[in-house]
Amino acid sequence: MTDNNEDTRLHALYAMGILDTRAEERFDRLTRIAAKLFDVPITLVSLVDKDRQWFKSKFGLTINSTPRIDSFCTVVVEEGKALVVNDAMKDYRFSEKSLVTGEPYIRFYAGYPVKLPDGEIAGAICIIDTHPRSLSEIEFGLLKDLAEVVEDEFRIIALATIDSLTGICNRRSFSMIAEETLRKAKKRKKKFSISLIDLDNFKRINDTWGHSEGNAALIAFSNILDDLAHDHNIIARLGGDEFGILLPDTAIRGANKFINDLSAALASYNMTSNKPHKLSFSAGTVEFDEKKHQTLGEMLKDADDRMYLVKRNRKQLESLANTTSAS
Ligand SMILES: Nc1nc2c(ncn2[C@@H]2O[C@H](COP(=O)(O)OP(=O)(O)OP(=O)(O)O)[C@@H](O)[C@H]2O)c(=O)[nH]1
Repeated sequence: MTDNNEDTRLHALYAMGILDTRAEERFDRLTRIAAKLFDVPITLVSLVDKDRQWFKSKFGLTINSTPRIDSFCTVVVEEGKALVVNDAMKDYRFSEKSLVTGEPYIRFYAGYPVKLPDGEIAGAICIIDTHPRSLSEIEFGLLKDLAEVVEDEFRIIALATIDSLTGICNRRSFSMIAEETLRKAKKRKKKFSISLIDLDNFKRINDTWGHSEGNAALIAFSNILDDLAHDHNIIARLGGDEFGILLPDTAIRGANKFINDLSAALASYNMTSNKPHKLSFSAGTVEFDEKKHQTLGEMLKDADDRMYLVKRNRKQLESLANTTSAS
């Protein structure tokens, strides 16, 4: 899997907004059924993130995630197909892994890929035993059936229009409203602008203070956005730590003012939040230009490119400041 493919996959996974969400009966029921059906002590619906696997549902395990490097499910994602390991101790790829040599002492693993509605692989549904065993053809078919039920649930989740963590719009509803705004702007020669925002060093918050603190930061940031937005503005969490603002009837100057106000509001939040971490963001803002933007995709790409430029410059300044303070 190339870095580019992996970036696209992670983007799709974050856009679904299912990482770090609460346990749901619709998935827990499947891991329970799988445990009985295959008579195994551990079953998981595992979502493979950048450097961890996180369990949307788990049966027989108390931990919520493991480092990706230790996981079997990452192989399912990287190879894009089911994986069956009859005896992990006898398989050079896995025999040294910490999940085999230590808790939960995996010997048998069977995982089937689970795909998001756009075809990207989110992770795997897997069954695990602490003794070597094999999987019959019929059992393999049943595991595939369960993977398809997980995918049906993903399809239902993807129909949502509200981001379940923050309560603001999600990528789907943002795109629908932005498409309509663009159509009207073309027809009636109206102005509108879009800003794409990505939090800086957000992963550090997750890694240092845990994912629930990361979730709290995402909620705090959405609340700040929500307080600033006027009724006709649309604010959305587009996935992970990425947000979008749609400003109808607004030229670039007005959109830039919104971003400046956001910076000021965030600075005041950072001063009063009593949190050990400070929130900051990079933004890319574009005004609709009929000559440049035939489609919403082109406009979003323009905003995204600008945002990455801002982020790159910020990172260069940060590393320069670090080098200077170290010398
Ligand atoms: N807490 C939490 N973390 C999430 C959620 N969705 C995605 N993430 C995490 O968001 C992080 C996004 O990674 P990056 O875009 O590399 O984060 P970053 O550290 O801000 O990097 P830069 O954007 O380059 O500054 C990953 O660590 C994901 O695990 C979520 O719903 N909750």
